[in-house]
Amino acid sequence: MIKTLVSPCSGFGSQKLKFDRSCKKVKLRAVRMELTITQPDDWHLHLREGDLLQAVAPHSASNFKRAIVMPNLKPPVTSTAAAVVYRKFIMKALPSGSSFDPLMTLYLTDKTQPDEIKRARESGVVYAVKLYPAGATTNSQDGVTDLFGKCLPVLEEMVKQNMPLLVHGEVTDPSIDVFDREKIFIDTVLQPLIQRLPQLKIVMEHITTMDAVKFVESCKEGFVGATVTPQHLLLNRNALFQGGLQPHNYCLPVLKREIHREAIVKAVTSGSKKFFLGTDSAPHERSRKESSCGCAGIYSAPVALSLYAKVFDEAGALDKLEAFTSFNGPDFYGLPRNSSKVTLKKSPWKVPDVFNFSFGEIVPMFAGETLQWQPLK
Ligand SMILES: NC(=O)N[C@@H](CC(=O)O)C(=O)O
Ligand SMILES: [Zn+2]
Ligand SMILES: [Zn+2]
Repeated sequence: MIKTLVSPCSGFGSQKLKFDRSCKKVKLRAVRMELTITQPDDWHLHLREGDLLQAVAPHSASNFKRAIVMPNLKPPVTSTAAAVVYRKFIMKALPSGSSFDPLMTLYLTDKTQPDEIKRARESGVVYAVKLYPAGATTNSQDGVTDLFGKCLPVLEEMVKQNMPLLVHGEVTDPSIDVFDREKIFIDTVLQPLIQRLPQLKIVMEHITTMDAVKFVESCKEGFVGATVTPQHLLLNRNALFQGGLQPHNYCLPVLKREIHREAIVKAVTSGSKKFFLGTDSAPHERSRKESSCGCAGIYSAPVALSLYAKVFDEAGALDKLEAFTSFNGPDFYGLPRNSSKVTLKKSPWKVPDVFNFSFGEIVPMFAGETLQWQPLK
């Protein structure tokens, strides 16, 4: 008779050892069945507003302790006063007893004034400022048209206030191939920016290319970091066309070639402190995704932890997962690491095909597929 015992294993989690009747160890299974880690934060999240906010907030709150909340609402969150109001709506949308802490951001425009950055810092609820090049992505039409021409005084104030700049890193010139827009943004905006303001803290959001990996790796630790989504770790651009057009795999920056995906996996599993979890969970109603002009954004909040665990497990790097999900982000932002823990269990579960709400449906990433890891509730 083989019994399965669970014994603690060095550093994290547990693993199962098998014993025969005489209690001799017969097999050491390398498979880790449970993994307990410091509770993760999500350093790039879209919580939306209204019905959509009510629908999705519980998913993030049940998996993450904190999240950097994106300001690309309609109209965008351009002032500290608006961020304070938005935060109250988020708090109301949380399940009772939730200790989820939304960290607010401001949407940078050509008109943002340095005083707004001071107010943001004094508020204690705004943690970063988001740069959307005008026209680059969902609700970015009020974004920046000329960073160096219009925003330098604000950026200088951000250095003074130690306020990070979060960047959607794509150029918007329609003549530039959509797959090259991140690389060209690095060359034409980010490189000059770090030359000009080397003390500015920058997060390159949702990186998608080996060029972004190389750029972030070349920068000074603590000044430039990057968030990484589950989709850019698990999918390449073939996923957009597998058996037909796949709108639920469409996000911006768009998925890239396999060599880029591999470079990003290598970066996050290397143990580098510069890369951290940011789901970019970006819900859109099903009818707006499955449309003749579908919205960009993948809804990953309910599956994100399972997907990140899958990536690290498949790379043989589960020992590096916790730093990516729970240490590198707060360390970069200068915030304390969480004291709470979560346990992930390796046991197959099926991702729902769809989430139904009174106003419509939202299709999650990996809908209907079976995943191995799941957070224990
Ligand atoms: N990532 C996306 O494809 N979409 C995001 C915007 C963004 O993060 O660029 C959204 O708000 O829907
Ligand atoms: Zn973006
Ligand atoms: Zn986003």
